[in-house]
Amino acid sequence: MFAGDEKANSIEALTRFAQAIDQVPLVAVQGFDRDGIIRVWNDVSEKLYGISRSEALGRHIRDVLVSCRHHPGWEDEVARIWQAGKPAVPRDMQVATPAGGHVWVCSTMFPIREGEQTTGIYCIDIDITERKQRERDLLDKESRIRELFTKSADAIIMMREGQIQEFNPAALRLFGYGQDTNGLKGAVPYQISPKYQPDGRLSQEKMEEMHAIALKHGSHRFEWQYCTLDKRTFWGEVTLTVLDGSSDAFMYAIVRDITDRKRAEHELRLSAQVFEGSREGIAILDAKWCMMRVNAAFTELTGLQEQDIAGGGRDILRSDVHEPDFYERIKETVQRHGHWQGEIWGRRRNGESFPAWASVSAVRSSDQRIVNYIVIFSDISERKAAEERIRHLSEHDFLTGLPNRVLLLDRMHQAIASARRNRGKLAVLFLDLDRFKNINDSLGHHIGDNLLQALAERLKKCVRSNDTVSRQGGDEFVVMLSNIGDSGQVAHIAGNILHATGMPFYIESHTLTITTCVGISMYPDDGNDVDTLIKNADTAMYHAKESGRNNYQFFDHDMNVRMVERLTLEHELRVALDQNQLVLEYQPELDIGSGRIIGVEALLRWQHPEAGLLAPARFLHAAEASGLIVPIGDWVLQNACRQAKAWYDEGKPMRVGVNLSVIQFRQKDFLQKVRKTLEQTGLPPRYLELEITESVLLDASSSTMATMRALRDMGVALAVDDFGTGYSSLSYLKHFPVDKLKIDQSFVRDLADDVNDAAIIRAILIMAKSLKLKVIAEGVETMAQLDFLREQGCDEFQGHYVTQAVRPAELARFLQ
Ligand SMILES: Nc1nc2c(ncn2[C@@H]2O[C@H](COP(=O)(O)O[C@H]3[C@@H](O)[C@H](n4cnc5c(=O)[nH]c(N)nc54)O[C@@H]3COP(=O)(O)O)[C@@H](O)[C@H]2O)c(=O)[nH]1
Repeated sequence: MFAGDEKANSIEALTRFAQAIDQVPLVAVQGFDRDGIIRVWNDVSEKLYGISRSEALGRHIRDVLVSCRHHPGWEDEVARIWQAGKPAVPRDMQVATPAGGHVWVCSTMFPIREGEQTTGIYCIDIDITERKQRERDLLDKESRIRELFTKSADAIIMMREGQIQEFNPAALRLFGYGQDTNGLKGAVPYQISPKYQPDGRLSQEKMEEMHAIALKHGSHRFEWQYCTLDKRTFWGEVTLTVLDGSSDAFMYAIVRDITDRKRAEHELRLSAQVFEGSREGIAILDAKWCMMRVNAAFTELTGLQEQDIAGGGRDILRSDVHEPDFYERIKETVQRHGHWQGEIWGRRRNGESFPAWASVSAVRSSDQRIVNYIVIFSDISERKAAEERIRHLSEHDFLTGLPNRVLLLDRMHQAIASARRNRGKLAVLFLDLDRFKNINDSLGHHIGDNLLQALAERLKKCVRSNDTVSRQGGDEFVVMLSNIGDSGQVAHIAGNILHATGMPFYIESHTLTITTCVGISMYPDDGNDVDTLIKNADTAMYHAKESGRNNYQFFDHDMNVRMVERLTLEHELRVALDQNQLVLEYQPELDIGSGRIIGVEALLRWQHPEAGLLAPARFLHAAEASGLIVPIGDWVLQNACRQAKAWYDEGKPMRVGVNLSVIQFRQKDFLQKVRKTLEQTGLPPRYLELEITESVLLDASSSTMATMRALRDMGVALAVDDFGTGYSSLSYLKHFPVDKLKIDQSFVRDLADDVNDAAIIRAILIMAKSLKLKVIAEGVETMAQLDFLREQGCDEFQGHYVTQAVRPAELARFLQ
């Protein structure tokens, strides 16, 4: 009974509840009793499960529901409700709809209690399909966002109150933390930045400003320099976005590494600066060689503006200096090798051509196509002009402007090559002015220079335009006559040259006359090459000098032999000086009245190892021509003085006469040498007599005169040697501080036969007496000669009549 009541109550309760909630839309309600028989099945359940109420009521809940919904453990749950009288935990589950689909329901089972009794169980299913869908969508979205976060190549950093909370793997990588997943946690952005940003601002201060801007506008993008864990700086582009606008701001930053971009930008800026700031003209051309852009220097150098080159201007810089195929060859080279550089003539806007140093480069795309050409050039007009000036200077004589030796040799090479091809001839004329040094010494170098310049002009007029007149230096000129006929033609030109040279020159207030000697060699007869031709012309010139002044000589092979002999002699003389092969002999000079030896003349000999004892006539000429006379003369002076001092010390004091060549006398330091020699040897100056020739007097300049006076002041005597053979007049002598005249032996030798010689000797003696000069006669060989000289009042004599020159040891015999 009780059970029946209970059941009835339960059913009644369920029914009441069912009626109440039947009105509830979207909530499916089912109720079943302790036997599991369905007692409540509302409208929504009908729709949800596709089972009408009449079909459901009275059937077992398991049979109806289990088939259309998945609810594992349902029976256990139901049993627990019956047992505990407590609702089950709500569950989401899928229900198969009659239409074959699925819906999601949140299903709750709870007991119907009557007092302490559970009288039934209600199932309430709320359709949550939409919510589930939303949840799933959300989940999908979230996982996508998570994936995005994780896989993003950009660093993503989440911050709260400016402190890093979360970050993705890209952030760890970017900041150099690798796999350390806690790496950035808790850091603040300025701690992962250098102390100062490149603009000089403190990173902390500037980052706060960035945050403030982001807070104000919701988001802010800026560039920032960060530094990695290992203190390497890099550039980031930061997008800072505010998620929560409160002061407790939640922000996230997306940091993209833009170091490469910044570098590229920097390089681009640099390139732009280089392009615009370059002093070299730069033009960028397209693949068809049409100009696209030019820089300021280009405009400055060429006068061409952007608008002039717009739309092409391929030929705009081409000058007429080059053949058209010159440019084609450049293009070909650039296309093949990517680059060309060299000298080129360009054209300015005004049509003027200018030399440029240019480089042309091809710019290729990644697929190796040529997309541009870059032309860089600099105007080298000034450099070319300077080079030309230097070249001209290096090839021309600065004084006369004539080609110098370098250019002459070059032209001779060409002329010989041409003559060889055409079986032609050429002539080389070697000119050396006679006594030019005298002009320099007596009138000064600037007069000498002017004379050389005037002479150069005259020489140019003597030859054709394709001939070359060159100055080798000093007073030497070489003329090359190219493509010349026979030697007659050459002789004619040489004659013209001598004539032109011999005409007076009017330099400042001076009227100057000079002569020259010309040596001539011809190709191919006298040589096949430049060196031989010049050498042989020089040899011929030397021969011309020897044959007297103002003439020309053609080279012949005997000359060469003589030249070789001379050179050999020169060489041997050097050896003689080095190896002490020189010796001095002394010829006594006697007082004609008493017959007493009052002095000696030192005479040079060469003890040649093969040829024996050589007289000065054999080698003096070569010594003078080579300049060796200077060291040889020094040697003679030294040894003669030393010997005289020895005699002086032995109590037999004797004046020693030393012969001087003109060259010696003209040395700038000659006076000092004499003084020094006297000091070194200790010979009192009055025991030294220097014998000069008339040529010294003839060429006497103010400096020669000064030297003579200084010598006399020193106490050294001066004698004029070989007197009578030169052209000095006796009256001329009074101007010179000389002490003695030495009558040349040629007058003495023929005294007996030649009345003229006797007359000359008489005249010399009379004039010398009036000038208070002593006179010594040389070359006295006979008693008759001596008697004559004594009768005429000659003071002294020397000669074989007494003795020839002897060595000091032998001289002692005469002294006794
Ligand atoms: N610059 C220098 N010149 C020098 C030097 N030594 C000599 N000389 C010059 O050489 C010329 C020739 O000299 P040398 O062969 O020595 O002849 C001298 C005498 O030996 C010769 N002489 C002397 N007496 C007679 C004689 O009776 N008969 C004769 N046939 N010859 C004789 O005369 C020469 C001396 O001449 P000079 O000098 O004119 O007095 C000679 O001209 C020297 O100048 C030197 O060191 N430096």
